[in-house]
Formats: sequence, C-alpha cells, structure tokens
Amino acid sequence: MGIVERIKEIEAEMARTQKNKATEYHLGQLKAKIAKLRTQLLEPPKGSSGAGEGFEVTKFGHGRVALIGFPSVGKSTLLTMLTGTRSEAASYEFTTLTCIPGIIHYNDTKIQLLDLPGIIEGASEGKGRGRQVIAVSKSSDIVLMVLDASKSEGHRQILTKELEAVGLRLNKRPPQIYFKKKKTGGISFNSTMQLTHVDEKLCYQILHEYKIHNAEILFREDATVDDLIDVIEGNRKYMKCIYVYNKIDVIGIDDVDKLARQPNSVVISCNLKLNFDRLLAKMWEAMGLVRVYTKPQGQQPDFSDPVVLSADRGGCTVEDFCNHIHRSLVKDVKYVLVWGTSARHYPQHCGLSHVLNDEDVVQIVKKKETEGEGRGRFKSHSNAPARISDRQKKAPLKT
Ligand SMILES: Nc1nc2c(ncn2[C@@H]2O[C@H](COP(=O)(O)OP(=O)(O)OP(=O)(O)O)[C@@H](O)[C@H]2O)c(=O)[nH]1
Ligand SMILES: [K+]
Ligand SMILES: [Mg+2]
Repeated sequence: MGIVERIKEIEAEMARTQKNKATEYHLGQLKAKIAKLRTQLLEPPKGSSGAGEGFEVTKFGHGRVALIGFPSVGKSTLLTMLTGTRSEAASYEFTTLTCIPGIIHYNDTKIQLLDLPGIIEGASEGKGRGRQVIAVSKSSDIVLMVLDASKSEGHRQILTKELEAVGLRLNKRPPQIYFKKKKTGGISFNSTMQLTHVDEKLCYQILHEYKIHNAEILFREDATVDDLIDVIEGNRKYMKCIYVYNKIDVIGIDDVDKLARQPNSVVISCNLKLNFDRLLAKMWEAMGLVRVYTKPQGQQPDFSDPVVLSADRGGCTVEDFCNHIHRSLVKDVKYVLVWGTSARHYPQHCGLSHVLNDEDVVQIVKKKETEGEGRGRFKSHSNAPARISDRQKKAPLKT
C-alpha cells in the first residue's frame, strides 16, 4: 500500500471513531501516524533537489512572495500587472505550468514575485503540480493566497488545509512548548498552566509513536495535540499569508465590503486595476523589511540605496547591518551613530546588539579613527541628515 492510501485509511478510521474521553488517546495516536506519513510523503525522491523541472528559480531581491491559488483566479494576470513580466493568462484552467518570476519595485527594494500553477484539492498528496508548488511556497517569505471573489468561501479553507497538510502554518505563531530530546533520563513532563487538551498519558503515547523515550517537555500554553505533534516534527514553517480576493468587478458592493473587512485580506480587481496600492502596502507590512541607510562620515546618506534587513532572515541588529556590508567589518567597529525611530536621541551611540528600525540612518565609527574625529564631527546637530526629521514624522518620502 502506498503512503497516500495509508493516510486515507487512517483518516477514514478517524472519521469512524467517536470523539470522547475514552477515544482521545487513540485519536491522538492516529494524528501522529498521519503526521509521520505526511513528512515521509514530502521527502524528495532520491537524487532530486526537491523543486523539480521548471520550478528551480533562483532567489533574487530582498524578499520572495509566492502566488498560491486555484486555477484561473487571476494569478498570472496579477503577476503581469505588478511586475511587468508577462505570464500567460487565459480563461482555461492550468494555463500556467511552471514557476514564473517577476520583480516588484517597492520602497526602494526589490521583491521577487512568483507566479505558480493553480493547485487543487489533493495537491498535498501530489495531485497536479501540487508538490512542486508547495515546495516553492515554502521557500518564500510570505504567501499571497489569490481567491476568486465570486466563488465559494470554501476555497480558502480547502487551500489552507492543503498547505497545512504539508507543514505550512499560515498567520500562526509557533506553539509555546519547549521540547528537547535527551539521551537518558526518561520523559520529564511539565506545564506552567492547567492543560485542557493534552495530559501526561497522551503526551507519552504520542512520544512513544515517535519512538522517543527520553525527552524534556514543558507546556507554556494550553496547547493541543496538533500543536504537540508540530513541535515534535519540528519541520513546520510559520508564514504570513494575505488573502487576495480578485475579480471584485463581478460581485456586488455589499459582498466586496464583507470580504474587505476580514483580517489579513485585500480585495482587488485586475480588470479595473483596483486597490493594488493597498495590496502592496499590506505585502510590505507583512514582509517586515527594515531599510537602513548608510551615512558616510561628513556626507548625506544615499536614500535611494538602503541596506535591507529582515527579522526573519538574518536579523536587524547593528551587527547584522555590518555583516551585510562586509563580513570582516564587525571587528573594526567601535560604535555606530544612529538616527531614526530606534534611537532615543539623535544621533545615539549604539553597540552591535542595538536593533534597528525601518528607515534608520547609521554611521559606522571604526576603531582606528581617533576619538576627536569620531565625536567632534557629530556632536553638532547640523550634521544630522537633513531629511531625517521629515522621514521620521511623515510617511516615507519617495526619492
Ligand atoms: N472579471 C475579471 N476577470 C479577471 C480578473 N483578473 C483576471 N481575470 C480573468 O481570469 C482568467 C484567468 O486568469 P489567469 O491570470 O490566467 O489566472 P491564473 O490564476 O493564472 O490561472 P492558472 O494559471 O490556469 O492557474 C482570465 O480570463 C483573466 O482575464 C479580474 O479582476 N476580473
Ligand atoms: K487560467
Ligand atoms: Mg496562471
């Protein structure tokens, strides 16, 4: 029997089993069995890199965004409109068969947008090009789930389920469970609060299913069995997702209003070029990119050429900033001067661990430079970057 059939069989058994106190241990064990099989299913075939032909697109720019959705919701039309790269669009399903990259220029950064084939129910089990699409989604920083505003709301649930089945967790944070495998000592089970979904016996049983007999486990929240399995599997990817309802030109205003009020959602129309600004702003916010402008000593910063950092990718400290410029820079840095929202006063003298905010300006003072040079020059406020107060008070100025 193949892996997919075994998953189906266990799912059927779960559906047959009544949910009550007596069956909860058995159901927990079945959940763990399915999770293990799904992980097995995702392992790339031996000798392949995983993505597959037509899907191995090189990363480019400061971030990567994947377009995921059912066929013919308008993913390719959207890619063409936002990036200028043409991706064929047509009224028939599965027009797009590979991964088509484009670049969005936004806030002086470059963001790679990926058009992908439509996915359908069963994608996680390998239907259509589901497996490849999912592999590419996992490599991106955020997902835009494109939905047809005129179609059933159920589509969003089906897609979310497909993505969950392969370990993607959308708009969720990792469960607050500490878990560490040990060599000896048995299982130590603790919690900082009353647990209502999991007890010690259930936890042991799930760990047993994974053949784990020595481990430390601490629940810091009232987590579920699914959360526990996620932590044990350890391969889950937590990503932000924006629900993009396209084709609002074909539905009534009341329905548009309802969709627009949902969390993490944007309503657009490619046909009418409607609301792209809002979509881009939401995308920018979800990516959490931090632009830092380098100020050479005695000169104004170049506001068109930021160093782009991200908390999810590498971090946003002064040290991360220095490493971005040059790997060997950190050892020469004495301190840095910071202007911007992360600074308490302008300029603030900061060390390597200081966390930078979007649009901060940084000047590096190296160890070699004499005290007099480093300080004297920047004591006077007239040396502060001229535009900084404007930039901090108002919305980002375009350069
Ligand atoms: N009414 C309306 N139609 C749209 C809109 N955006 C795209 N379409 C149409 O929807 C159809 C499908 O568009 P595509 O861009 O090919 O959709 P896709 O999601 O890339 O489709 P696949 O690649 O097949 O998965 C085309 O006929 C588009 O012209 C829109 O905003 N409103
Ligand atoms: K299409
Ligand atoms: Mg397409």
